[in-house]
Amino acid sequence: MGSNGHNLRLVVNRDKQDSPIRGLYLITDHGDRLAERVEAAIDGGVRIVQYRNKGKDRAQRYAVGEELRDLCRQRGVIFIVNDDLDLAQQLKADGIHLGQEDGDPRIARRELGPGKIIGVSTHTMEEALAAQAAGADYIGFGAMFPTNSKEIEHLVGPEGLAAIRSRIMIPIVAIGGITRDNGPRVVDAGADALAVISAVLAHPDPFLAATELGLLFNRRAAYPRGAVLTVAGSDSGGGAGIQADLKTVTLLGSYGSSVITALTAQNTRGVSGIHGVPPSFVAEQLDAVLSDIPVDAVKTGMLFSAEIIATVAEKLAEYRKRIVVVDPVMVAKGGAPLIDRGAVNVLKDRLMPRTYLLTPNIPEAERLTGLTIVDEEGMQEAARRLFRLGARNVLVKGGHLVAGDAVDILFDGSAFHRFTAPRILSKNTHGTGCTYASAIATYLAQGEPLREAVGRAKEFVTVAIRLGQPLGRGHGPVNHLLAADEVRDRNPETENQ
Ligand SMILES: Cc1ncc(COP(=O)(O)OP(=O)(O)O)c(N)n1
Ligand SMILES: Cc1nc(C(=O)O)sc1CCOP(=O)(O)O
Ligand SMILES: [Mg+2]
Repeated sequence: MGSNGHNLRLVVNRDKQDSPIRGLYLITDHGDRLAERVEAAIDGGVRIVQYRNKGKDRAQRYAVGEELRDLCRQRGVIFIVNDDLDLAQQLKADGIHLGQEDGDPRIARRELGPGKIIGVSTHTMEEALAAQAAGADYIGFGAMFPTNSKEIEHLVGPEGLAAIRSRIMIPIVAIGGITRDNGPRVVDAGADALAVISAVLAHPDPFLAATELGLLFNRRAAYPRGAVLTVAGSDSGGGAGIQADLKTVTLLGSYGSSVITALTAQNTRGVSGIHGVPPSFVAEQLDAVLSDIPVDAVKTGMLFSAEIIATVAEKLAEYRKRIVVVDPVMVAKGGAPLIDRGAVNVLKDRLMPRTYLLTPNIPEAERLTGLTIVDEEGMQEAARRLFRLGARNVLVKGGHLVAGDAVDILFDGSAFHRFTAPRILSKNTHGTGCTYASAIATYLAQGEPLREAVGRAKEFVTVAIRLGQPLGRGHGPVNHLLAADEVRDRNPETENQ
């Protein structure tokens, strides 16, 4: 009998394609505030929770398990118990996960019945084949990487997973030391699900950690893969604004939607007029998109006014959107101001705390920090200050520095990462910043970790500048089309995943 009094039968189909065992799989730890952290992880995208309690106190184990089971039922999340068949039965769990020493899956199947999920830990091809033959609904396979969460005997790595993939027809749940940064290798090796403990439950923000890990599964989605929402102004000339954003998102392989904050009468020579969109209509557009389309990443450009910035920040919070790339557009290529004076403080106070990556150029970084930036050291100091203002990651773009290569500095709160490209002297650079930021948002939406997303976007925008179009009598646009073709040719493997 299900917790709501109905006879619910969880029909588990062992066929990998139909199995519910996919995506982000959370295993509990023994820390405080467990239910609170698990709930945040579920809100961030966890679809399976495994209750793993090695404690001796049965009453405590049952009480904690009951609370987690109720949470999972309420959220429609699969609830699996680790090791203990009696506890799994008492809690009426959806299934059990057995280690090699935790009993025969055939006995568990007889005790739990056909409708329950049975997972088995495996570490070799032989163990994996034996578990499959014994009727397991999925296998855990690890360890992928070194971990502090358990003493491991087998470090098999993603290569070990790739080696068994072709012979295992049931879902493979990879486990062991998996993080946002090494997770792509595991998904690319063929894992159907990623089982994690510390990457999510030891993270200060389990919601964000689960969100970042969940994006990795877009790496194998059909094209267009990943959905990006641009919240920016319209550039009638087509070179910047939402026009540049949607070209970038689409040509790089994701689905783009847009919320328009302002209309500009603009061409390659400059801006001749601006009409701000009423903040209430910006809110209406945001509701229309975010209530319906599963947006993976948001990119903001020209936000025009303090009211619109406040509206965007409120809606990002309401819809719990955390992968937000903020390009703090302030001045158009020709020098026209694109944001009113009071808006800068609202951007710092309301939007930056909700920013996953801030991408200021040097004039914008100077305006936001009050610094004068003349070299990379100044870029680093600006990045630190902007991080302290709330941006989770900061990319200060060095294009405005006059000498040397075009160097951008990424600060992730603990380390600096340099991205360099040959400086290309061209006047056809209209839309560079919009294109760069929307390319980063696109690669994030496609499941690239942050540093890879920035690196690939830097490559894309550099080619787009090199191939810039001599259109109009002013600053021509960068070349989105030929740049997308070129970077796709350079990275063919990413197209076939
Ligand atoms: C999905 C998944 N894979 C492996 C394990 C490890 O289980 P086990 O071998 O039983 O070790 P303990 O978890 O009991 O320490 C798992 N729990 N889940
Ligand atoms: C429980 C467990 N089993 C493993 C195996 O290799 O079977 S590795 C592991 C620990 C996973 O924790 P974290 O995500 O913090 O590395
Ligand atoms: Mg065990």
